[in-house]
Amino acid sequence: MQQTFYKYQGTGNDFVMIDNRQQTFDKKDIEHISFLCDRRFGVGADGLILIENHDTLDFEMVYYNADGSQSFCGNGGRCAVAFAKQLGIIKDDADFLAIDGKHYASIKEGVVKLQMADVNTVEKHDNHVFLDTGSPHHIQFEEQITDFDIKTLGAKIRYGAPYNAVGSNVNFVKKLSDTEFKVRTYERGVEDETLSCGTGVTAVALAMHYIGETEKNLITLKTQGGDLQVAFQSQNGTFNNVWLIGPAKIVYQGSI
Ligand SMILES: N[C@@H](CCC[C@H](N)C(=O)O)C(=O)O
Repeated sequence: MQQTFYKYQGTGNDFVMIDNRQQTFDKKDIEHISFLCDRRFGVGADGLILIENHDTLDFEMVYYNADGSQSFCGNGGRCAVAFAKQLGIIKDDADFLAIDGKHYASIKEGVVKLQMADVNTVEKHDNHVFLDTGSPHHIQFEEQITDFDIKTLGAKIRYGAPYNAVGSNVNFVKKLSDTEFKVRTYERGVEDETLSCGTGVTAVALAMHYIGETEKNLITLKTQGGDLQVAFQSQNGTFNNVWLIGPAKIVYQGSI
């Protein structure tokens, strides 16, 4: 049976999107999910997102990494809001359920503001910071950010202690100013660098504030795929009212 799909991208983090409100997609078939995300044999994407009905909220977002594993995806959440608008499920505001809980969002002229989970714990270590923004993120500074082997170093950290099999996404950061940080992310589940990671840049913005690299509450994160903004409130090392802001665009639609 042919399946209609839509391809979306949010600052170059790209997704196969499927309207699964009729529950026609077989979620147990992980091999098929990896096939759809395969850049040589399938459609090609960093992840796959299903939009499903929800009893009390506008929709539910079901996210899979390219290898079929599951977590929360910030850029995917922004693309899901744009897709829900295209499907006529929402107008300019949305509430939806994802693996990490309930999210609010708004969309205006292709820019999606997505509320992220509150963060109550940030771990500061000698050479890195670790926190969970819906997905786990290791953050460390990298001065040679435009010219280093991110795949090799990212994989070593992702598979090493203390993360081991469960793994962590790995973000490399260079401070440009009090309000701007350059970020490159190695994503678990894709097992490579992606052009942008929404939960990753959110984690970087909060981490930079936590360790005193900035006192600002609105930060621009410069990714390989474009700029994102993160706004938040902070109190005694905890963060709430956290928003990820940036463009989400349809690329094309097809059937496979
Ligand atoms: N690209 C995403 C993060 C997706 C989940 C991540 N790879 C994981 O498994 O933790 C984002 O934009 O947040």
